[in-house]
Amino acid sequence: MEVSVSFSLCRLSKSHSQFSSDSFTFLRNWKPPSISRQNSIALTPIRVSNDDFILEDVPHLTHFLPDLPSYPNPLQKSQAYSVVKRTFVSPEDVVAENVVIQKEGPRGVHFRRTGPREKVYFKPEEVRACIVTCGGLCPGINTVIREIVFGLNNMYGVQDILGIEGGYKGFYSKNTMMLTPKVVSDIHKRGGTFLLTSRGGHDTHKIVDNIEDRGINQVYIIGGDGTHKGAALIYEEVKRRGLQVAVAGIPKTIDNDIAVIDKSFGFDTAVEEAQRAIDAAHVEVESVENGVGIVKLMGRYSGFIAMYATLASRDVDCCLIPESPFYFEGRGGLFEFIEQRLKENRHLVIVVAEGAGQEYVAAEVNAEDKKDASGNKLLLDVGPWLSDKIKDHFTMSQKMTVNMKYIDPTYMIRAIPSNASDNIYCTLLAHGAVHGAMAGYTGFTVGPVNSKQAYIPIARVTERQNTVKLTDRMWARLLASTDQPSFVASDQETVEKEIMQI
Ligand SMILES: Nc1ncnc2c1ncn2[C@@H]1O[C@H](COP(=O)(O)OP(=O)(O)OP(=O)(O)O)[C@@H](O)[C@H]1O
Ligand SMILES: O=P(O)(O)OC[C@H]1O[C@](O)(CO)[C@@H](O)[C@@H]1O
Ligand SMILES: [Mg+2]
Repeated sequence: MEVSVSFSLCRLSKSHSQFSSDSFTFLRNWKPPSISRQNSIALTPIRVSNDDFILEDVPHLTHFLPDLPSYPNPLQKSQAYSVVKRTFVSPEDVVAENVVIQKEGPRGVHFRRTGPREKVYFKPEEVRACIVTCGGLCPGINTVIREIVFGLNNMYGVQDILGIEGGYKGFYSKNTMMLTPKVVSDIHKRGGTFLLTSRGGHDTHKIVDNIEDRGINQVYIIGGDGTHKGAALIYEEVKRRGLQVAVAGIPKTIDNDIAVIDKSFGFDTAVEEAQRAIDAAHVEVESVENGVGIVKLMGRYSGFIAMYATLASRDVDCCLIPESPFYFEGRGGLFEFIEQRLKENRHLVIVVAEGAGQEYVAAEVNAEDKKDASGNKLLLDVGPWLSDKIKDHFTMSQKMTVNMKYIDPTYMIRAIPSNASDNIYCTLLAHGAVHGAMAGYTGFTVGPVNSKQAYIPIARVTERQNTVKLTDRMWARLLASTDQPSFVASDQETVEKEIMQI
């Protein structure tokens, strides 16, 4: 058996005495070698491999506090959980990143399965937890907050839970609020975040000073890719100071751009809400001559909301997303397509993701680059620009007068409470995070991988963003359903298009 462990800058060889022939015994017994602080690589996941089996593990408090005592999990005495066939998740349970594999191919990467462990590394009466929400809104944030509070309280008897107000900067600029089951019992029925949120203001040292001063030992951080980069820095600083503080991330983003996980919470709710805007656009344009409806949906760098909203609706004629460049003029261009559809149906609906066509808007609008407080590029408004472009084209070419109806439901799709299935999803995430922190895991995020909840190293969700793959079947399904141009010109078409533009 060959075993390679890349954690920090070390590599263990075959001859290392703690390895047995059984990879799972190995997983159970494996402890990372003590590492010097200088050698620590902030975001490198712990990778344990045995032949073609790879476990990308998450850190544990005992990796840097080896003498930490453990206690029996109080769930052992829980009336509700005692009926479960296997109350505790075995350390051997892992979740495969790839479920579609070739018979002779490698088994690939695995993550630890979430759930309660036999031993916990905190006495419930000594836990002081805190919850913070950062970045943009998303349906379901309040459900996650509620379920962390209920999970800690009902399952583990934890009573001391603090809410950090207004995102990362709230750690050092605001007072905390006490979160009890009573305080949060109804919040899942509301959109937004009960704790308020913000962009910017991540100051690792000030945050960890505050964690230390307040005696907080479990930190639950709800946010997107930016938030998770911040969470990784908090984890690193906690480890550097040798604090017994578990840092757990819960991935949140309306754009569904977080890597590894199946999808982010609130996404389904947002897609559902987007249907209302698309329906309205369709009704409007169906009722007039040459009606063109444009609906702008969120999606900074990824067009998932636009793609799923389009596929769900079936009333959309064309979907424009950031991943798929498009063009207006010539064969296979947007103007030609609009003209054809208007001749055939007398109306059409276009769904455009806010990040689509940014380079064209920038070239024409000549606006300076602006960023939000977190450093995210502020996008130019593609919706009105696209509406004007289409109107101007048909007016100038005198081919027909289009009746433009532009709808921008941007914030409406993310400011609503989560639907039933997102509520359940949020509960699984929150409970997974609680079980993980109580079991001493830290520097992790949680999420469904092939429908099974897993503990995922934070680095895996910050190293890249998830985008729509134009070569995947889902985009092909969309193209087949709308019958829009693929905007991928064949060589001959490219040549002709270039000739036409000269
Ligand atoms: N590279 C980074 N290092 C440390 N903190 C960061 C980093 N990037 C972002 N943050 C912090 O994380 C918080 C949220 O970041 P951001 O505004 O980018 O939202 P997000 O978590 O990516 O969510 P959304 O999906 O809404 O974009 C902010 O307080 C920001 O300061
Ligand atoms: O809340 P803000 O800062 O206006 O952010 C809007 C952005 O946030 C997102 O919803 C991601 O959270 C993007 O889709 C959108 O561009
Ligand atoms: Mg982000």
